[in-house]
Amino acid sequence: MPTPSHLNNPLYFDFRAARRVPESHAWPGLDDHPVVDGGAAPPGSPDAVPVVDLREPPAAAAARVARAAEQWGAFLLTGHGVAGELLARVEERIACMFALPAADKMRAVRGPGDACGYGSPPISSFFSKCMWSEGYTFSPASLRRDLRKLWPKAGEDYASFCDVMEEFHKEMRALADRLLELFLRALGLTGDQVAAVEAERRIAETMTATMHLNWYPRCPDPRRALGLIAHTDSGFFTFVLQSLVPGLQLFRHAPDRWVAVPAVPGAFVVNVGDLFQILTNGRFHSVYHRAVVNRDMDRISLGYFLGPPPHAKVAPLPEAVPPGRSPAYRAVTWPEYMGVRKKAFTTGASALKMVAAAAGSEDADATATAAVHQPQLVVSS
Ligand SMILES: C=C1C[C@]23C[C@H]1CC[C@H]2[C@@]12CCC[C@@](C)(C(=O)O1)[C@H]2[C@@H]3C(=O)O
Ligand SMILES: O=C(O)CCC(=O)C(=O)O
Repeated sequence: MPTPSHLNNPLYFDFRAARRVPESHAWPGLDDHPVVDGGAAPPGSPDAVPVVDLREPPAAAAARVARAAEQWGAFLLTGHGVAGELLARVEERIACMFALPAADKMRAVRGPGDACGYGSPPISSFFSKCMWSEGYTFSPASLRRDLRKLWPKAGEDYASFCDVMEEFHKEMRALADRLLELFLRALGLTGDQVAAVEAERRIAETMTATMHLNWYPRCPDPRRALGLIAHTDSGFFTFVLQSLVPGLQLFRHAPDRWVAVPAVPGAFVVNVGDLFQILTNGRFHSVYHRAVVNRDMDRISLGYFLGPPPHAKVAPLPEAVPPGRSPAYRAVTWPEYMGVRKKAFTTGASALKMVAAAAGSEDADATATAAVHQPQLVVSS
């Protein structure tokens, strides 16, 4: 059931004053699956989160990307060239933004149906429990205008937030292009093909970025509370920055478990999103992930989401479809897919199965619903 919109109001709950986790924020079933420490696992072992180092030669890096995107739908990205000093400034500015008085943050609250704004992320509307976090989503393209909602008088904090985020966006957008090229090479395209193929070039040129900042206050009873509900990202791919305090967990099958991603200073976690699963005809799969909270420390994270522009239809790339086979998914725009996801959330179905090429008939919709078990959004490639 969608939650009443007042629960999206961050003023509704004062995390700082909370001495216990109230029922409104207590999630059942958080320990359904064991949690293993991905940082303690020896490299290459089943619980070790794959690492891609961009300083490696492109062919070697592409091979690592292919393995990680096929097997995990996620990896740690190192050697990317974004300076640690810039990341430290980004984190400092985010902390400063979340420290604004509640009344200031309320002015920027996300309206119903809005992608951008302050408060719980859009996914929270599908759950009756509240998450132990506050978030702020904005489009780097309209940063200076959007941020005036938080800082109406502009001023120094506004200026440094915007300056730092603009600098970060510039670096990240360029990094996104590099990574897209690597993903395409990982699919088997050569460097020349990537440069020559019109569809691929258009994807790179039109990809849009959205930033979502998370603040997870320290929590008196972290076993009952959840920072961010388990989900897959809907777009192409996401860079997550969690360089100080860990909390991100990736779901893995056989055996079912959550793998805690270590906080590696300076590294990004890259998540494959649902539309990238569609684009790659299911060869790369989106990753089901969540964020947990802890007793002693506030945690900040940042998601830099890449996806297609709203009008673009996303369909499997011909190069990703095996010869003689038809595409596994039908073409969808991002907004259309969000509509399907909404329906999937409210009916307990899998959105990806609902856009599978065989779907579309009432029978196929029924199969999509019946075939899904917890966690709902994982579709193996
Ligand atoms: C560009 C995006 C991607 C969004 C929607 C929009 C802005 C905020 C992003 C998130 C961030 C938190 C998880 C998620 C599931 C959510 O609820 O909001 C993400 C969602 C998606 O990946 O679909
Ligand atoms: O906080 C994290 O590590 C995860 C963030 C995330 O998944 C998101 O913003 O979509």
